[in-house]
Amino acid sequence: MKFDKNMLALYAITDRKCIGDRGLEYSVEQALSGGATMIQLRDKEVDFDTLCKEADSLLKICQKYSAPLIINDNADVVIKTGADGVHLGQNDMELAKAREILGKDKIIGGSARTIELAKKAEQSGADYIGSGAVFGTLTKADAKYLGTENLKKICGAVGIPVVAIGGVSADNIPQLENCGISGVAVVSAIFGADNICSAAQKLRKLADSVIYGG
Ligand SMILES: Cc1ncc(COP(=O)(O)OP(=O)(O)O)c(N)n1
Ligand SMILES: Cc1ncsc1CCOP(=O)(O)O
Repeated sequence: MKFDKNMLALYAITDRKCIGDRGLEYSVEQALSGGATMIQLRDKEVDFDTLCKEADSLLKICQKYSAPLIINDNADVVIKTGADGVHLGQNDMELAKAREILGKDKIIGGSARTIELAKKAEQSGADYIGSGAVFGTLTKADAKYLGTENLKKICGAVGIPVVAIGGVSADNIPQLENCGISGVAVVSAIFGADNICSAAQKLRKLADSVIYGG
């Protein structure tokens, strides 16, 4: 799937604990029907084969909504399943290596919480950057607080789109106005919500207003 920065508007990232017994497929379909524009499969508790099975079934659902499916951490799952791309952090495969093995048509995202790392990700061939934890988070134990001022500096330093991640909720999305983001990446405010669909709907409206104005 050809990357377009509008795909980043509401980037929903799965989480086994948040979803609980509601089911991965059901929860992702709820997020998409509420307006999530991109899905990341982030499941650190399963082996390669299980991750591929999860990716296979999510791909079918994402295709129904024309939304890309990105795999967290693992470019081999992208190759095996035909998922749309991979998201890589500082402890994962090098972005340049991922670009080399996945080719130009797959979507590659990189995490960066400094201007230097963001520029490096851009030079290495990333399509977008995820920057955070902009508001702090309980979802990722080792995530460090970033703040909106640092986020704004990162957005201004690179030519590729940046999504804000970390503690993003309906209450604080308006604080991202004027940061220059192209989207918000959200775990618990979507998949931890009682009603995933209506949570996504509300977040999408707020995100669109920050990104596109209105
Ligand atoms: C969109 C987006 N941005 C940042 C991250 C964090 O990735 P990483 O630093 O590799 O940490 P883990 O997600 O692997 O714990 C992300 N997943 N998505
Ligand atoms: C994966 C990740 N990377 C930085 S913060 C974070 C977790 C974001 O989760 P939440 O939206 O629940 O704060």
